Amino acid sequence: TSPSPVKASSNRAAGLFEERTKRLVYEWTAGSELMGYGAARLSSSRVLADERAGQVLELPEESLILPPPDLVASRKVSPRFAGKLSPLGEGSKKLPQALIIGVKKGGTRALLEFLRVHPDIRAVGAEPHFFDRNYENGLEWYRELMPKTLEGQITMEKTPSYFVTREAPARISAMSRDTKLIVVVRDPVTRAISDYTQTLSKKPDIPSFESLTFKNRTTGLIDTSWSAIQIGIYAKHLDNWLQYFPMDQILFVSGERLISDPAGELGRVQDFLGLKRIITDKHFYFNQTKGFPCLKKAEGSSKPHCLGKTKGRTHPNIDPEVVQRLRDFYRPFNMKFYQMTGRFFGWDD
Ligand SMILES: Nc1ncnc2c1ncn2[C@@H]1O[C@H](COP(=O)(O)OS(=O)(=O)O)[C@@H](OP(=O)(O)O)[C@H]1O
Repeated sequence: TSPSPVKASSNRAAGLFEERTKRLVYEWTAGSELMGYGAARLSSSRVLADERAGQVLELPEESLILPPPDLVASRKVSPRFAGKLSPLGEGSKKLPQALIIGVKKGGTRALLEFLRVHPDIRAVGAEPHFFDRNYENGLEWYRELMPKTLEGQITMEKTPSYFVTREAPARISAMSRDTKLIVVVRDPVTRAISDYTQTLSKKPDIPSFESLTFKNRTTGLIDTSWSAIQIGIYAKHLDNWLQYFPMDQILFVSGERLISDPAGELGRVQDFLGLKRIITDKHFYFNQTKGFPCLKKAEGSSKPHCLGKTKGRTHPNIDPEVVQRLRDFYRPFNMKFYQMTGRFFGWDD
Protein backbone atom coordinates (compact mmCIF):
# COMPACT_ATOMS: atom_id res chain seq x y z
CA THR A 1 0.00 0.00 0.00
CA SER A 2 1.23 3.49 -0.68
CA PRO A 3 1.13 5.61 2.44
CA SER A 4 -0.76 8.87 2.10
CA PRO A 5 0.93 11.59 4.09
CA VAL A 6 -1.23 13.19 6.75
CA LYS A 7 -0.39 16.72 7.68
CA ALA A 8 -2.64 17.27 10.64
CA SER A 9 -0.75 20.32 11.74
CA SER A 10 -0.53 22.08 8.40
CA ASN A 11 -2.76 25.12 7.94
CA ARG A 12 -4.06 23.84 4.65
CA ALA A 13 -5.23 20.57 6.20
CA ALA A 14 -6.72 22.31 9.22
CA GLY A 15 -8.55 24.76 6.98
CA LEU A 16 -9.87 21.99 4.79
CA PHE A 17 -11.01 20.07 7.83
CA GLU A 18 -12.90 23.05 9.22
CA GLU A 19 -14.54 23.80 5.91
CA ARG A 20 -15.58 20.19 5.46
CA THR A 21 -16.96 19.73 8.95
CA LYS A 22 -18.85 23.01 8.65
CA ARG A 23 -20.43 21.78 5.47
CA LEU A 24 -21.24 18.51 7.06
CA VAL A 25 -24.71 18.41 8.47
CA TYR A 26 -24.62 15.04 10.02
CA GLU A 27 -26.84 13.70 12.69
CA TRP A 28 -25.75 10.87 14.87
CA THR A 29 -29.17 9.45 15.62
CA ALA A 30 -30.37 6.10 16.80
CA GLY A 31 -32.54 5.89 13.72
CA SER A 32 -29.66 6.21 11.29
CA GLU A 33 -28.67 3.49 8.88
CA LEU A 34 -26.22 2.28 11.47
CA MET A 35 -28.89 0.65 13.57
CA GLY A 36 -28.60 -3.07 13.80
CA TYR A 37 -24.92 -3.21 13.00
CA GLY A 38 -24.15 -4.54 16.43
CA ALA A 39 -26.10 -7.65 15.64
CA ALA A 40 -24.07 -8.46 12.56
CA ARG A 41 -21.47 -11.14 12.94
CA LEU A 42 -17.88 -10.06 12.81
CA SER A 43 -15.46 -12.67 11.66
CA SER A 44 -12.24 -12.23 13.57
CA SER A 45 -8.91 -13.33 12.29
CA ARG A 46 -7.94 -16.85 13.24
CA VAL A 47 -4.33 -16.05 12.75
CA LEU A 48 -2.13 -15.73 15.76
CA ALA A 49 0.86 -13.85 14.61
CA ASP A 50 4.13 -13.88 16.41
CA GLU A 51 6.46 -11.82 14.31
CA ARG A 52 9.02 -11.85 17.08
CA ALA A 53 9.87 -15.31 15.90
CA GLY A 54 9.59 -14.12 12.31
CA GLN A 55 6.73 -16.48 11.61
CA VAL A 56 2.98 -16.54 11.57
CA LEU A 57 1.16 -19.43 13.06
CA GLU A 58 -2.11 -20.38 11.50
CA LEU A 59 -4.16 -21.96 14.24
CA PRO A 60 -7.58 -23.56 14.34
CA GLU A 61 -10.12 -21.70 16.44
CA GLU A 62 -9.80 -24.13 19.36
CA SER A 63 -6.21 -23.05 19.81
CA LEU A 64 -7.50 -19.71 20.97
CA ILE A 65 -8.84 -21.34 24.10
CA LEU A 66 -5.72 -20.74 26.08
CA PRO A 67 -4.33 -23.08 28.73
CA PRO A 68 -5.05 -22.53 32.43
CA PRO A 69 -2.71 -20.30 34.45
CA ASP A 70 -0.94 -23.07 36.33
CA LEU A 71 0.30 -24.55 33.06
CA VAL A 72 1.52 -21.15 31.94
CA ALA A 73 3.22 -20.62 35.28
CA SER A 74 4.97 -23.98 35.09
CA ARG A 75 6.07 -23.01 31.57
CA LYS A 76 4.41 -26.00 29.95
CA VAL A 77 2.80 -23.74 27.40
CA SER A 78 4.04 -22.13 24.27
CA PRO A 79 6.34 -19.20 24.85
CA ARG A 80 4.16 -17.33 22.33
CA PHE A 81 2.21 -16.15 25.32
CA ALA A 82 5.22 -15.21 27.33
CA GLY A 83 6.43 -11.64 27.16
CA LYS A 84 9.89 -10.37 27.88
CA LEU A 85 11.28 -11.60 31.17
CA SER A 86 13.60 -9.49 33.21
CA PRO A 87 17.07 -11.09 33.20
CA LEU A 88 16.64 -12.48 36.70
CA GLY A 89 12.99 -13.35 36.25
CA GLU A 90 12.09 -10.69 38.80
CA GLY A 91 8.93 -8.68 39.14
CA SER A 92 5.30 -9.71 39.14
CA LYS A 93 2.55 -10.19 36.60
CA LYS A 94 0.10 -7.34 36.44
CA LEU A 95 -3.05 -6.68 34.49
CA PRO A 96 -2.35 -4.40 31.51
CA GLN A 97 -2.48 -0.67 32.12
CA ALA A 98 -2.62 0.04 28.38
CA LEU A 99 -4.18 -1.82 25.46
CA ILE A 100 -3.99 -1.58 21.69
CA ILE A 101 -7.67 -2.24 20.96
CA GLY A 102 -7.73 -1.87 17.17
CA VAL A 103 -8.26 -1.69 14.39
CA LYS A 104 -7.81 -4.94 12.53
CA LYS A 105 -5.31 -4.39 9.68
CA GLY A 106 -4.56 -0.89 10.98
CA GLY A 107 -0.90 -1.52 11.78
CA THR A 108 -1.37 -2.86 15.32
CA ARG A 109 1.46 -5.41 15.10
CA ALA A 110 3.91 -2.78 13.89
CA LEU A 111 2.96 -0.47 16.76
CA LEU A 112 3.34 -3.18 19.40
CA GLU A 113 6.66 -4.40 18.00
CA PHE A 114 8.00 -0.84 17.95
CA LEU A 115 6.76 -0.16 21.50
CA ARG A 116 8.46 -3.27 22.82
CA VAL A 117 11.78 -1.56 22.19
CA HIS A 118 11.02 0.74 25.12
CA PRO A 119 12.57 -0.55 28.36
CA ASP A 120 9.50 0.50 30.34
CA ILE A 121 7.07 -1.53 28.24
CA ARG A 122 6.48 -5.25 28.56
CA ALA A 123 3.99 -6.83 26.20
CA VAL A 124 2.43 -10.19 25.38
CA GLY A 125 3.45 -11.40 21.92
CA ALA A 126 0.24 -13.15 20.82
CA GLU A 127 -3.29 -11.75 20.92
CA PRO A 128 -5.03 -12.91 24.13
CA HIS A 129 -8.58 -12.08 22.89
CA PHE A 130 -9.60 -11.88 26.53
CA PHE A 131 -12.30 -9.19 26.32
CA ASP A 132 -13.99 -10.80 23.34
CA ARG A 133 -13.54 -14.59 23.19
CA ASN A 134 -11.97 -15.63 26.49
CA TYR A 135 -13.70 -13.44 29.06
CA GLU A 136 -15.26 -16.39 30.89
CA ASN A 137 -11.76 -17.52 31.93
CA GLY A 138 -11.59 -14.64 34.39
CA LEU A 139 -9.12 -11.88 35.20
CA GLU A 140 -6.73 -14.17 37.04
CA TRP A 141 -6.30 -16.26 33.91
CA TYR A 142 -5.69 -13.08 31.94
CA ARG A 143 -3.12 -11.78 34.42
CA GLU A 144 -1.20 -15.05 34.21
CA LEU A 145 -0.65 -14.46 30.49
CA MET A 146 1.18 -11.24 31.21
CA PRO A 147 4.95 -10.91 31.42
CA LYS A 148 6.53 -10.01 34.75
CA THR A 149 7.13 -6.31 35.24
CA LEU A 150 9.11 -4.21 37.64
CA GLU A 151 7.87 -1.05 39.37
CA GLY A 152 7.15 1.65 36.80
CA GLN A 153 6.99 -0.67 33.78
CA ILE A 154 3.81 -0.78 31.74
CA THR A 155 2.13 -4.07 30.80
CA MET A 156 0.47 -4.14 27.37
CA GLU A 157 -1.26 -6.41 24.91
CA LYS A 158 -2.93 -5.95 21.54
CA THR A 159 -6.12 -7.53 20.28
CA PRO A 160 -7.54 -5.54 17.34
CA SER A 161 -11.02 -7.06 17.54
CA TYR A 162 -11.72 -5.33 20.87
CA PHE A 163 -12.52 -2.09 19.04
CA VAL A 164 -15.59 -3.64 17.39
CA THR A 165 -16.68 -5.82 20.31
CA ARG A 166 -19.82 -4.41 21.87
CA GLU A 167 -19.05 -5.70 25.38
CA ALA A 168 -15.36 -4.76 25.42
CA PRO A 169 -15.61 -1.18 26.79
CA ALA A 170 -17.70 -2.23 29.82
CA ARG A 171 -15.42 -5.19 30.49
CA ILE A 172 -12.22 -3.19 30.25
CA SER A 173 -13.69 -0.46 32.41
CA ALA A 174 -14.63 -3.10 35.00
CA MET A 175 -10.98 -4.23 35.05
CA SER A 176 -9.80 -0.64 35.49
CA ARG A 177 -11.40 2.67 34.59
CA ASP A 178 -7.88 4.05 34.15
CA THR A 179 -6.85 1.71 31.33
CA LYS A 180 -5.24 3.65 28.50
CA LEU A 181 -6.57 2.74 25.09
CA ILE A 182 -4.76 3.00 21.76
CA VAL A 183 -6.43 2.66 18.37
CA VAL A 184 -4.43 2.50 15.16
CA VAL A 185 -6.74 3.68 12.40
CA ARG A 186 -6.22 3.46 8.66
CA ASP A 187 -8.18 4.61 5.61
CA PRO A 188 -11.28 2.38 5.91
CA VAL A 189 -11.28 1.57 2.18
CA THR A 190 -7.65 0.35 2.19
CA ARG A 191 -8.33 -1.37 5.50
CA ALA A 192 -11.27 -3.26 3.95
CA ILE A 193 -9.12 -4.34 1.00
CA SER A 194 -6.34 -5.41 3.37
CA ASP A 195 -8.84 -7.43 5.42
CA TYR A 196 -10.16 -9.07 2.25
CA THR A 197 -6.60 -9.81 1.08
CA GLN A 198 -5.93 -11.64 4.34
CA THR A 199 -9.08 -13.76 3.99
CA LEU A 200 -8.26 -14.45 0.34
CA SER A 201 -4.80 -15.72 1.31
CA LYS A 202 -6.45 -18.36 3.50
CA LYS A 203 -9.50 -19.09 1.31
CA PRO A 204 -8.60 -18.49 -2.34
CA ASP A 205 -12.11 -19.50 -3.52
CA ILE A 206 -14.06 -16.66 -1.90
CA PRO A 207 -16.06 -14.30 -4.17
CA SER A 208 -14.47 -11.12 -5.48
CA PHE A 209 -14.13 -8.03 -3.28
CA GLU A 210 -16.46 -6.21 -5.66
CA SER A 211 -19.26 -8.76 -5.31
CA LEU A 212 -18.96 -8.95 -1.51
CA THR A 213 -19.10 -5.15 -1.25
CA PHE A 214 -22.64 -4.82 -2.56
CA LYS A 215 -25.97 -6.17 -1.39
CA ASN A 216 -27.16 -5.21 -4.83
CA ARG A 217 -24.62 -4.13 -7.42
CA THR A 218 -27.25 -2.49 -9.67
CA THR A 219 -28.61 -0.21 -6.98
CA GLY A 220 -25.12 0.24 -5.48
CA LEU A 221 -26.38 -0.70 -2.01
CA ILE A 222 -23.39 -1.53 0.15
CA ASP A 223 -23.43 -4.63 2.31
CA THR A 224 -22.68 -3.10 5.69
CA SER A 225 -23.10 -6.47 7.40
CA TRP A 226 -19.85 -7.64 5.78
CA SER A 227 -17.27 -7.28 8.53
CA ALA A 228 -14.65 -5.90 6.12
CA ILE A 229 -16.96 -2.93 5.56
CA GLN A 230 -18.42 -2.65 9.02
CA ILE A 231 -15.13 -2.44 10.93
CA GLY A 232 -14.26 0.78 9.05
CA ILE A 233 -17.25 2.73 10.40
CA TYR A 234 -14.98 4.04 13.13
CA ALA A 235 -17.30 6.77 14.42
CA LYS A 236 -19.98 4.22 15.20
CA HIS A 237 -17.65 1.95 17.17
CA LEU A 238 -16.04 4.88 18.95
CA ASP A 239 -19.46 5.99 20.14
CA ASN A 240 -19.69 2.75 22.11
CA TRP A 241 -16.31 3.34 23.79
CA LEU A 242 -17.25 6.87 24.75
CA GLN A 243 -20.05 5.50 26.90
CA TYR A 244 -17.32 4.15 29.22
CA PHE A 245 -14.11 6.11 28.62
CA PRO A 246 -13.36 9.81 28.28
CA MET A 247 -11.78 10.89 25.02
CA ASP A 248 -8.49 11.83 26.67
CA GLN A 249 -7.99 8.21 27.68
CA ILE A 250 -8.03 7.08 24.04
CA LEU A 251 -5.16 7.75 21.65
CA PHE A 252 -5.63 7.48 17.90
CA VAL A 253 -2.58 6.57 15.89
CA SER A 254 -2.56 7.14 12.15
CA GLY A 255 -1.79 3.87 10.40
CA GLU A 256 -0.54 5.86 7.40
CA ARG A 257 1.83 7.95 9.49
CA LEU A 258 3.04 4.88 11.33
CA ILE A 259 4.50 3.95 7.92
CA SER A 260 5.57 7.38 6.66
CA ASP A 261 6.85 8.71 10.02
CA PRO A 262 7.04 5.90 12.62
CA ALA A 263 9.17 7.92 15.06
CA GLY A 264 6.66 10.79 15.00
CA GLU A 265 3.73 8.53 15.85
CA LEU A 266 5.79 6.67 18.46
CA GLY A 267 6.58 10.02 20.06
CA ARG A 268 2.88 10.69 20.53
CA VAL A 269 2.31 7.22 21.95
CA GLN A 270 5.17 7.51 24.46
CA ASP A 271 3.82 10.90 25.60
CA PHE A 272 0.34 9.41 25.99
CA LEU A 273 1.72 6.56 28.09
CA GLY A 274 3.67 9.00 30.25
CA LEU A 275 6.99 7.55 29.14
CA LYS A 276 10.26 9.17 28.27
CA ARG A 277 10.69 9.51 24.49
CA ILE A 278 13.26 6.76 24.09
CA ILE A 279 12.08 5.39 20.74
CA THR A 280 13.17 7.92 18.12
CA ASP A 281 14.02 8.04 14.43
CA LYS A 282 17.38 6.47 15.29
CA HIS A 283 15.58 3.18 15.83
CA PHE A 284 14.14 2.89 12.32
CA TYR A 285 15.34 2.43 8.78
CA PHE A 286 13.32 2.12 5.62
CA ASN A 287 13.73 -1.33 4.09
CA GLN A 288 13.46 -0.90 0.30
CA THR A 289 12.72 -4.57 -0.34
CA LYS A 290 9.97 -4.73 2.27
CA GLY A 291 8.70 -1.27 1.38
CA PHE A 292 8.15 -0.47 5.05
CA PRO A 293 10.03 0.92 8.02
CA CYS A 294 11.81 -1.72 10.08
CA LEU A 295 13.68 -1.73 13.37
CA LYS A 296 17.46 -1.39 13.26
CA LYS A 297 17.54 -3.65 16.32
CA ALA A 298 14.66 -5.78 17.46
CA GLU A 299 13.83 -5.94 21.14
CA GLY A 300 16.28 -8.26 22.87
CA SER A 301 18.46 -8.60 19.76
CA SER A 302 21.13 -6.73 17.88
CA LYS A 303 19.80 -7.61 14.43
CA PRO A 304 17.58 -5.56 12.11
CA HIS A 305 13.97 -6.65 12.20
CA CYS A 306 11.10 -6.25 9.73
CA LEU A 307 7.62 -7.61 10.28
CA GLY A 308 6.76 -10.99 8.74
CA LYS A 309 5.50 -11.52 5.21
CA THR A 310 1.82 -11.41 6.20
CA LYS A 311 2.35 -7.72 7.00
CA GLY A 312 2.55 -5.59 3.89
CA ARG A 313 0.84 -7.94 1.47
CA THR A 314 0.21 -6.96 -2.13
CA HIS A 315 -3.47 -6.12 -2.51
CA PRO A 316 -5.50 -7.26 -5.52
CA ASN A 317 -6.59 -4.57 -7.98
CA ILE A 318 -10.13 -3.45 -7.19
CA ASP A 319 -12.50 -1.90 -9.73
CA PRO A 320 -11.93 1.89 -9.31
CA GLU A 321 -15.70 2.53 -9.47
CA VAL A 322 -16.20 0.26 -6.49
CA VAL A 323 -13.40 2.01 -4.63
CA GLN A 324 -15.05 5.36 -5.38
CA ARG A 325 -18.43 4.10 -4.22
CA LEU A 326 -16.83 3.00 -0.94
CA ARG A 327 -15.10 6.36 -0.56
CA ASP A 328 -18.48 8.06 -0.91
CA PHE A 329 -19.99 5.65 1.59
CA TYR A 330 -17.32 6.23 4.25
CA ARG A 331 -16.95 10.02 3.79
CA PRO A 332 -19.66 11.12 6.28
CA PHE A 333 -18.50 8.57 8.84
CA ASN A 334 -14.91 9.72 8.44
CA MET A 335 -15.98 13.36 8.88
CA LYS A 336 -17.81 12.43 12.04
CA PHE A 337 -14.75 10.53 13.25
CA TYR A 338 -12.46 13.54 12.59
CA GLN A 339 -14.91 15.70 14.51
CA MET A 340 -15.04 13.31 17.46
CA THR A 341 -11.27 12.81 17.70
CA GLY A 342 -10.23 16.35 16.76
CA ARG A 343 -7.73 14.87 14.32
CA PHE A 344 -7.83 15.00 10.54
CA PHE A 345 -6.64 11.73 9.02
CA GLY A 346 -6.85 12.78 5.36
CA TRP A 347 -8.63 9.76 3.92
CA ASP A 348 -11.17 11.58 1.79
CA ASP A 349 -9.39 13.18 -1.16
N1 LIG B 1 6.46 -1.35 9.54
C1 LIG B 1 5.51 -2.09 8.99
N2 LIG B 1 5.80 -3.28 8.39
C2 LIG B 1 4.82 -4.00 7.82
N3 LIG B 1 3.51 -3.66 7.81
C3 LIG B 1 3.18 -2.49 8.40
C4 LIG B 1 4.15 -1.67 9.00
N4 LIG B 1 3.52 -0.57 9.50
C5 LIG B 1 2.23 -0.70 9.22
N5 LIG B 1 2.01 -1.86 8.55
C6 LIG B 1 0.69 -2.28 8.08
O1 LIG B 1 0.15 -3.17 9.04
C7 LIG B 1 -0.90 -3.84 8.37
C8 LIG B 1 -1.35 -5.03 9.19
O2 LIG B 1 -2.04 -4.51 10.29
P1 LIG B 1 -2.20 -5.28 11.67
O3 LIG B 1 -0.88 -5.67 12.19
O4 LIG B 1 -3.04 -4.41 12.54
O5 LIG B 1 -3.01 -6.57 11.20
S1 LIG B 1 -3.80 -7.60 12.13
O6 LIG B 1 -5.12 -7.04 12.38
O7 LIG B 1 -3.02 -7.83 13.34
O8 LIG B 1 -3.90 -8.82 11.27
C9 LIG B 1 -0.31 -4.18 7.01
O9 LIG B 1 -1.37 -4.24 6.08
P2 LIG B 1 -1.20 -4.81 4.58
O10 LIG B 1 -0.24 -3.87 3.90
O11 LIG B 1 -2.55 -4.74 3.99
O12 LIG B 1 -0.67 -6.20 4.71
C10 LIG B 1 0.67 -3.02 6.76
O13 LIG B 1 0.24 -2.14 5.78
